[in-house]
Amino acid sequence: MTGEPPLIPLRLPERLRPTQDAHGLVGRVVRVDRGRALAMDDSGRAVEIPGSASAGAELCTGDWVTWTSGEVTRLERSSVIARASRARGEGQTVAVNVDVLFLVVRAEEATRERLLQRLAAIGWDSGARPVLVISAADRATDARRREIERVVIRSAPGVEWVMTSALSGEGIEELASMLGPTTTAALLGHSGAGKSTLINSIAGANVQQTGEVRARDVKGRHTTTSRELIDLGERGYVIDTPGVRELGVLDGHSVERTFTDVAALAQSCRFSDCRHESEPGCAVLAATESGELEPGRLDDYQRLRREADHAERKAGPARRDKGREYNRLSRQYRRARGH
Ligand SMILES: Nc1nc2c(ncn2[C@@H]2O[C@H](COP(=O)(O)OP(=O)(O)OP(=O)(O)O)[C@@H](O)[C@H]2O)c(=O)[nH]1
Ligand SMILES: [Zn+2]
Repeated sequence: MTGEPPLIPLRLPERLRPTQDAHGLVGRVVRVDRGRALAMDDSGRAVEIPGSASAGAELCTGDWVTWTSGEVTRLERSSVIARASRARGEGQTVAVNVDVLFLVVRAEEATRERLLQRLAAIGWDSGARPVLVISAADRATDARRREIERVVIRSAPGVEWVMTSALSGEGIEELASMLGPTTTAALLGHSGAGKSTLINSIAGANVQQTGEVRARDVKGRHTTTSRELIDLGERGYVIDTPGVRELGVLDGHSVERTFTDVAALAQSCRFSDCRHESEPGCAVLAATESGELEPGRLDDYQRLRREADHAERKAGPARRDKGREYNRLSRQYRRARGH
């Protein structure tokens, strides 16, 4: 992490007033970086503290702390946003003391039932108020909106949901109405879901870099890398979390299983390793053009496919072997079906 620490004024929620009266100094962790936590105290100073407070309690972005004769104590958390990290096989706390949790999913992905189910589960577990935010709604036709509504109600029952667009401004005021000077919101969702763009829309200013301007890696992706508490003034605080790839179904095997229609068409592509991007003789592209494949289906597939590739690269050889095993099995399966 580089640069000056952000100067974040602390506005204490009501519930912490008695603590402040009792302890004097209250602070909040605005980011954690390699075992060091950066906290703002209530006199506007930035203080670096060890990543764990007294009793070895790990600190996370959003934690409230007190200082008593140099000793840092972590205060009880009102909510904990955690997700399973399948790559590491453990739970990971991504933000704490969050009042409103925006679970962000793009309109193109908003009918993926398992993703919605998983997001809803994380939301209900967290203790925060979960709100499903369907971003990039400007991309959705009326028919698509009806479909999303149907699937969302079925997959995430009871979760509030809002369709938003950073382009038209749809839904942004509704989100803002859930926030106030002392609330903390957090955003969780896949990389590219539109989290940073939403923060900028809610803030009415460019406070977060979005995919358009951030540095991209070789495959054209971009990522929010820090997990930082941002001050939005009247709209409270917000914690952006790095794109979550581990949230969904993240190996090639399950992508093919989820998109049986694309996988079936791919059997007829000229190249067996066709990526259905611009290759000649691509049966999937042809089906998209002819309307045989539902519009948006290929985009959804590509997005998940890219995530899966990324997850597999990150997981290393073990995961790749699993991928090869799948390819072998699917060849057998194709032969058995006479392809
Ligand atoms: N059409 C449209 N595009 C959007 C909208 N919101 C975001 N995008 C685009 O989607 C891409 C990803 O948006 P980001 O806000 O960077 O996504 P993110 O969730 O912060 O991604 P990570 O930082 O990787 O986790 C960018 O190219 C945005 O311009 C929207 O409402 N409508
Ligand atoms: Zn193809």
